[in-house]
Amino acid sequence: MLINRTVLRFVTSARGHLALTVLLGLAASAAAVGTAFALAEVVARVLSASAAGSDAGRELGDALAPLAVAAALTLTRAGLLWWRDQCAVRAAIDVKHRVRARLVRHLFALGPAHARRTRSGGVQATLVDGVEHLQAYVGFYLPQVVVSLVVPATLVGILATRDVAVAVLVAVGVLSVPIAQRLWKRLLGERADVHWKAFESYAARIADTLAGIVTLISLGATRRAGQRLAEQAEQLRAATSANLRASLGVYIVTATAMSAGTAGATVLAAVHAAQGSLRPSDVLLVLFLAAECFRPLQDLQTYWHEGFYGLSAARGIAQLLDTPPVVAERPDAAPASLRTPPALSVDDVTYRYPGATQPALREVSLQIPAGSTVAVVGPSGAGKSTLVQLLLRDLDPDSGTVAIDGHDLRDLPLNQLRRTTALVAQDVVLLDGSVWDNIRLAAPDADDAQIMAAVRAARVDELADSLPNGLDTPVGERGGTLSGGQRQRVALARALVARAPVLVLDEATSALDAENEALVTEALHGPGADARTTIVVAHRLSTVARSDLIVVLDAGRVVEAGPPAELARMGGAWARMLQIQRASLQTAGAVR
Ligand SMILES: Nc1ncnc2c1ncn2[C@@H]1O[C@H](COP(=O)(O)OP(=O)(O)OP(=O)(O)O)[C@@H](O)[C@H]1O
Repeated sequence: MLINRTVLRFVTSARGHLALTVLLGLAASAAAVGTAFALAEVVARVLSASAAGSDAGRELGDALAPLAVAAALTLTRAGLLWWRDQCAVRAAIDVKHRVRARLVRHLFALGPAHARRTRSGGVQATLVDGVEHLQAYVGFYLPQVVVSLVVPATLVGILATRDVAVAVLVAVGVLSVPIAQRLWKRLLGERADVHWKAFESYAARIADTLAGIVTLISLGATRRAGQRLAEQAEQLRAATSANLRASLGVYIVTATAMSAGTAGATVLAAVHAAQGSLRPSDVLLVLFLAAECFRPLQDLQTYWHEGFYGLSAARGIAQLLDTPPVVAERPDAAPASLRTPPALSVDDVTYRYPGATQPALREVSLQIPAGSTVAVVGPSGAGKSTLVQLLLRDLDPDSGTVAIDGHDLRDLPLNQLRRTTALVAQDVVLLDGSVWDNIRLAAPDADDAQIMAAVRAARVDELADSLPNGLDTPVGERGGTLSGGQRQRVALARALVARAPVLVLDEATSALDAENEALVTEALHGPGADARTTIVVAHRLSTVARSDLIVVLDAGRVVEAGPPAELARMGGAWARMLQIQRASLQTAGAVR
């Protein structure tokens, strides 16, 4: 019997329907046993009537009543099995629903850093296909485990009342089935693991390929992508075959034990009948009861095959649920009273990504005064986005402290932090719905005037004029019907509507043209700007020139920090960056 603890954790929610599934399974077995007794009675009456020399009509008349009982019980059994299947499906749907809800909650709790590191296709495979596969395992296999324990034990007891030796023989056959399954359990578990990993990787590869289909076509790399897909499909096929081979081993042992057990018991009963220690009609009863003894185990075997994918998926589900969040809320985390807007500070922070050889940030310290706009600049790979993730507490520092109004971020509830901050990242993700829906997402209670103010500040009004239905125009999957710059403007409006006291813009205007970028930057520095603390990461220096403070990062260290005018006078890293960018703009102008 293969029981998965993770699945069992969710089964309690459907215990009513599962208990009914078990009871109906037991009742169906009882009906089958009743049928066996009734049929044995038919044979007994026919035999005794023919021994007494009665005519054929009389023989049939005597057998009619038990025959009718057998027919009624057969129909009853069919009805019970139909009802049982309904309950099984209801129970499985309930469990699937709970597992999915728990997984989604856990994925949210795992946080943005986990989402960035994980292949979304693999997670999707677990969430959609994996959970779907639980249906046969939960609804049919698990209840059948109980039926398989109760029915054979009861029937061996009944057989013992007729013939102890026959009962012992059947018991040996019955016991060999779970023993064989136990011997195979480890192998089956290992194969299930390998199979699920192969399935997850294949699903993730398909998702990656679909997400990058435009790039693959434009690079002429479709053949290679197809080959890699085929390789992974082959790995999945091999894992599935290995799995089926292992299951087949158990299947052969089980099937042999069942056939040999039933046949052996019947032959022994026949011998005992010939010796006169058993009624001839009991031979038929032994045949029926022995078969009925093995039937639940046979069904268990069938459900095992159907539920096998559920078991391997359950391992993937367990793995995901056992993954600890990248940042965890402390049990004693309590909301702090923060000023609006708050100040932020980074004190001697070092952070290295798991598996990386070098820290992405080393001994970084900086102060972000309340209501100021602080720009973080530096070459690619300098650690700007890492710093942003630490400020948002998507990551925790290995050493040092990030604090808001003097409170270590780790002491605050994550909810409070999420409400305090709003991020506009470079890769904007819009959700399916209209432009308006997307802007409203972060602040469902915002009134129309607030939304329209954000729409104007982020220049979305101008964009809406060019859309067929204005702000009500659907943005398509992931905002696919909008350009990159248009998506960024919608995301900016969305963040402004949220009115979070801390606004973080990580290359948030990189896709805007120079004119729109200047207007959006103007709006961000306009009225209401000092009601929030703003952190801007940008490569384009015009975006950050009006900031109160510039922090220059290089190779994970702060190499310079101060007001832009002061840094420009100092002639250091910031001044050099300005020079380089001006020179390139002049060159571009000369070319034009
Ligand atoms: N998930 C990750 N795992 C391992 N290393 C990472 C990860 N993310 C970033 N890094 C590394 O950390 C360093 C800092 O990366 P980060 O993204 O913070 O730089 P950045 O300044 O934002 O770069 P860019 O301007 O190109 O966005 C880089 O060396 C990068 O390769």
